[in-house]
Amino acid sequence: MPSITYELQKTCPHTGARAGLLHTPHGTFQTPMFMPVGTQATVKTMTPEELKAMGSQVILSNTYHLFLRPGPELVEEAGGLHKFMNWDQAILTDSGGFQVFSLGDMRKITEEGVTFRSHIDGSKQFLSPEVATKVQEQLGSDIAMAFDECIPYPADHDYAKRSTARTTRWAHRCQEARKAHDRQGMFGIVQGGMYKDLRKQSAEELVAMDFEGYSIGGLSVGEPHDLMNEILEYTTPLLPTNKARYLMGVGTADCLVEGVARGIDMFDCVYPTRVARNGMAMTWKGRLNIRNAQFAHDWGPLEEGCQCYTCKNYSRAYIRHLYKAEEILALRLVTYHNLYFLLEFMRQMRQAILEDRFPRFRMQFWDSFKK
Ligand SMILES: CNc1nc2c(CCNC[C@]34C[C@H]5C[C@H](C[C@H](C5)C3)C4)c3nc(N)[nH]c(=O)c3cc2[nH]1
Ligand SMILES: [Zn+2]
Repeated sequence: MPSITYELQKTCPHTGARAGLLHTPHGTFQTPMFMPVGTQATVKTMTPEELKAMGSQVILSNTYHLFLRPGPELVEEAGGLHKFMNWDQAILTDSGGFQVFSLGDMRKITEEGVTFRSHIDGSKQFLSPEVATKVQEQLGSDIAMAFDECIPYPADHDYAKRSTARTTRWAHRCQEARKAHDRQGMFGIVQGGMYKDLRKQSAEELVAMDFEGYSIGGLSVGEPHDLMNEILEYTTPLLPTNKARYLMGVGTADCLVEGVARGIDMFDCVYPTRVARNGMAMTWKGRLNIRNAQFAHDWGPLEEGCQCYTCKNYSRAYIRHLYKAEEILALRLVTYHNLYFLLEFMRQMRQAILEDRFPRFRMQFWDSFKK
């Protein structure tokens, strides 16, 4: 019995949108879902209690960062990531490739794996399918990612073909490296750049390896949203309907609603937590920067009607003051609101799908959303 299973509950008759349940060793969670990101074993400025209070179900952590600091051995000594960071629901770890590839010329890719210099102390490091698989086992995450190369955008067909073929060979090595698994599932990551023939080949070869779920990688890497949606539209139907689909690095409300419409179940993005740190609040009408002088005497909440802790207790004027005074509470209050906003957005999409009114939800969203 695989440790990660997906239970489809409802598919929208007009779009690819679907609602379901993700069963994991740390509980069952509702999809579509947004996963807050905790790069270094913490979702920046949030406690696990606050994350649970806002409805977080699965959070993300990362092989690359934890591999370099504090090292997988220390996390293993703590009894794994769940104990280390006091999170008793599900954890998904990325395999580290994405960060290493964004190190630019500080890394060298070979068939064996990737050698790179640590961004912390410049030391020489090595990641491979076998190392990334072992580290994720040591971290004890519920859902691990296969070790892949996220193809940059743009990339020519020849590079995308060669890189995708290597990612497929790496995926096979990850499956080989996984010992008899009872506590951790692994997702294969579909690559192929912006080329449909390569996306098809990547999806088919990974599906044949029977992973517990499938990520769509190599998107949200600077390509136009229309192109991302076109590749999604083509790729998602190639994946099995009885397994979860995870669109990596997607994030903002407009991309989430279009990803859900094309059958994606899981999303992650640093955006809500990262932009909060410079005062950007996410609202149904788009974004607002609370440091803006126009909010100096604004005694209303970040967003009218928002039921989050921040909006129920603090005014825009007060939060703007905290930012101007460089008070740490500012970061916490806007982070809380942004995460709550996205989690609530996913809850509302799930409800719309279950009640057969997702197309109307999607249209209403686009009517009120200003770029
Ligand atoms: C933004 N667009 C985008 N992201 C992407 C990611 C990372 C997903 N987030 C995990 C991550 C990445 C960083 C930042 C935080 C914490 C930790 C390190 C794990 C989220 C990706 N990860 C892998 N393995 N492969 C991809 O193709 C890929 C494509 C992406 N396109
Ligand atoms: Zn709020």
